[in-house]
Amino acid sequence: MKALLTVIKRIHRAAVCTRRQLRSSSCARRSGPCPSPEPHGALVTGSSWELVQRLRTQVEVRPAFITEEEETALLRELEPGLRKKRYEFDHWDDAIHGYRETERVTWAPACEEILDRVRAAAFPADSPLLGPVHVLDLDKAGYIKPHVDSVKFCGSTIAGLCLLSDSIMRLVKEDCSKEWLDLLLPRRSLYVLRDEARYKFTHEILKDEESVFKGQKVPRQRRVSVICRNLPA
Ligand SMILES: O=C(O)CCC(=O)C(=O)O
Ligand SMILES: [Fe+2]
Ligand SMILES: [Mn+2]
Repeated sequence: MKALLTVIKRIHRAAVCTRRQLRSSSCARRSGPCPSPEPHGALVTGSSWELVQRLRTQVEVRPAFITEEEETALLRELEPGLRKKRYEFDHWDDAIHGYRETERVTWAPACEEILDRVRAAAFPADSPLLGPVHVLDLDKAGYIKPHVDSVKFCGSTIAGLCLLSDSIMRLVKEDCSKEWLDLLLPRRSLYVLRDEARYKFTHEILKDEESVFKGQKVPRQRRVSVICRNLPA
């Protein structure tokens, strides 16, 4: 368990380095949203139609990927362990603010079945996966700052189930911040980030005050994500 938590800490540490690089970036400022309708559903928007189009196989949001009953089953399994931990707010250099986290290797059969569906939807059949599933519990006031997951410890694909709250995930091109996508992640959705979207763009979860999608406020509640990753090639 200790070794696994260390991996997560390393994922987060990589994130902080990326933020420092971002701050010194000389690229132009963020531009307004693209005026054209989104080609892959109402849940993704971005700085240009071309960018949304180019990343359409690398950024997926599947609403209602799990049922209310499945969400309840996952939370029933996770809540007792999470409740023993305290939300962390005061580490100024963390990539994540207002969170507690854990990971889990073995799950009750009902949950394992859900995770198998996630794996089948997100990863190629022959892709070796990171054994432990990462569980991140964000307080209502919590948020995730822009970062890129560690390339040393995680592979090309990140797949996350979103429980308890809608949220906005923002992707920003690491070397050019005017290129961005916003993803509306509804409660009980699955998102998948692959390849360029995973390696060349930072991802973040917006805080409640900034949680707006196409001009509409998306209130942030406490949010629990269940994240599967593959191993580096
Ligand atoms: O909560 C999520 O969906 C993403 C978490 C994340 O970016 C991370 O742990 O690296
Ligand atoms: Fe991440
Ligand atoms: Mn910390």
